[in-house]
Amino acid sequence: MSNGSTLSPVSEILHAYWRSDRWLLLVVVAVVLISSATSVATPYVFSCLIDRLPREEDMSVLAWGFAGYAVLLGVASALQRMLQYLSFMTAENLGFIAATGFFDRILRKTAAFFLEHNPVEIQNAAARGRSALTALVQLGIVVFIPAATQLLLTFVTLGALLNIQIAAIVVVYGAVLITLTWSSTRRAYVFLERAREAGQDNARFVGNVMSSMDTLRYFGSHSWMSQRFTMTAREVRDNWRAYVLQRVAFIAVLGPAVALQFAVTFLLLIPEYQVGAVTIGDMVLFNTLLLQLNMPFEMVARAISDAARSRADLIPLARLWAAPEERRPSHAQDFTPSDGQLSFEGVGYAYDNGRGVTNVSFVAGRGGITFLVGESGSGKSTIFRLVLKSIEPDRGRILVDGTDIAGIERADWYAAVAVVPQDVMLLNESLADNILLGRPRNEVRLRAASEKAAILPLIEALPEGFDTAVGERGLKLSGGERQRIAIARALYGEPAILLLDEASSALDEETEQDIMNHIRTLAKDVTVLAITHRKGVVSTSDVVVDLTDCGLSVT
Ligand SMILES: Nc1ncnc2c1ncn2[C@@H]1O[C@H](COP(=O)(O)OP(=O)(O)OP(=O)(O)O)[C@@H](O)[C@H]1O
Repeated sequence: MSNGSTLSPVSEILHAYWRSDRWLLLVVVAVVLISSATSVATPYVFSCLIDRLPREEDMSVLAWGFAGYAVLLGVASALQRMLQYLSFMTAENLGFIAATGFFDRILRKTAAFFLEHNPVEIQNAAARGRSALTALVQLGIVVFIPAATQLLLTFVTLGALLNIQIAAIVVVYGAVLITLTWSSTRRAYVFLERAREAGQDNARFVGNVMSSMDTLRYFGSHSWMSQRFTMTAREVRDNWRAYVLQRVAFIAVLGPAVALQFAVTFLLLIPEYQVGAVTIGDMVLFNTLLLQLNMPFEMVARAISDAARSRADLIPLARLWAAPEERRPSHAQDFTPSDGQLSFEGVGYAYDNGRGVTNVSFVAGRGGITFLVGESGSGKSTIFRLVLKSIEPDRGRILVDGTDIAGIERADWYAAVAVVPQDVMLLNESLADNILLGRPRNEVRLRAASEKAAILPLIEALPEGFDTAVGERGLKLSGGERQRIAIARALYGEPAILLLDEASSALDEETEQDIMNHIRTLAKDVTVLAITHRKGVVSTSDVVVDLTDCGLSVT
């Protein structure tokens, strides 16, 4: 990906920001321009007053002049301080737009995205990207625009009032300084990028080890984790160090450069004063403007180096933002299943490594459970991913009540399908929240789903019923109860198709048989497709689809 396209998500965020905050931004720019103009006008007024001091007869005029100067100074200072808060306010809104837009994007990513990127890495990229964006906007508003305006006005004032030669020296000095800063920043930037990459690597590593900490501990992997983390952290530190040393060496050159600039320009001014071409006021004005000018030079230089730093911070966010999303069918149609009959017609799918399934055909209907069986790697989970539209068939079709699911809008499809996974995920919230998972609460449906999942008596026996917190001490759920909560969660949406991913394999045979018998009673209203390794749970009313010969393996 080229640098331009890498950062294209950033321009998307900035467009949204401009649409949301353009009036505030215009006010800010107006304040910037006025404040920059006053910062050049105040020394000019002062120099005029100084020159008139020895020859003014009516001192009251001068007194008014000095009062006006004081007011101008107050206005300039107030505007400069105000600007910092206004820029902070608008930068925070940019942070809000970036964070919400990024989260929205993440929700639309493909299943592969969540396999490749772990939560810590995603969070780290989001936080760094957000702060880099707000820093960039603040740099632009508080540093770059005021500095550029002030520089321009100062050059014009110096050229018009003093000497075009002096203005030219200042311009050349500024141009050399800014170019040197830019090129030195580019050289230092290599170290900065290495440091950022290594930092992102470590974030990914921490995310991986945190989610498997128990296993890693059992295998005594502590020192391996520590060494690997330290090695990458050292790479971060060393590259930052190299970056800072480059910057320090460059800054060391700046001090003599400022001295040289002043020496040369004063040497030019003294003969001008001797022949009466410039006044004392002009000298005062020149000195003030020149001193004042070094700050904008430094600010522009700082803005260039900070912008490079922020850009490096934006790359991980931009890459995650641009990662592929779930495809949305263009020919989406409203879909409501009737019989919930699911048909696979010669379906094939190959992963990047060539593995997958080939030529799968079966029909799953109501009346009994349709079991997917087959040896490990034969493609049972792949069939589920295909039904859930996490992946799309390379060949064949998947129909529901005669409609190809490829043409069904994802939201409609998810309303019709529910899944009970192998590992039940419970949030540390109430039982109701765990069943609803954010869907609107309807008491009748909540009770009905819990009753169908055979968990209602247990919930009703609790003092706080559905509002009992799952993480609370005292409420311990057995494996079977957790599975039942997961089934109630799946049934709450009144799905047409229920997928059970070895939902009861971790349970003892009696509990598994009990849950499966119960689900069989539901199968008259819901199409149930279940993965199992235990053939003992299959009854005469069920259908068995053996995938043993459907596996696609690389030879
Ligand atoms: N994300 C993936 N990327 C590449 N290959 C994959 C991926 N997921 C599964 N496979 C391969 O596809 C084939 C089918 O895998 P799948 O997980 O569907 O089998 P399964 O029958 O569910 O296995 P098990 O019973 O062990 O859970 C296997 O050869 C597997 O290695």
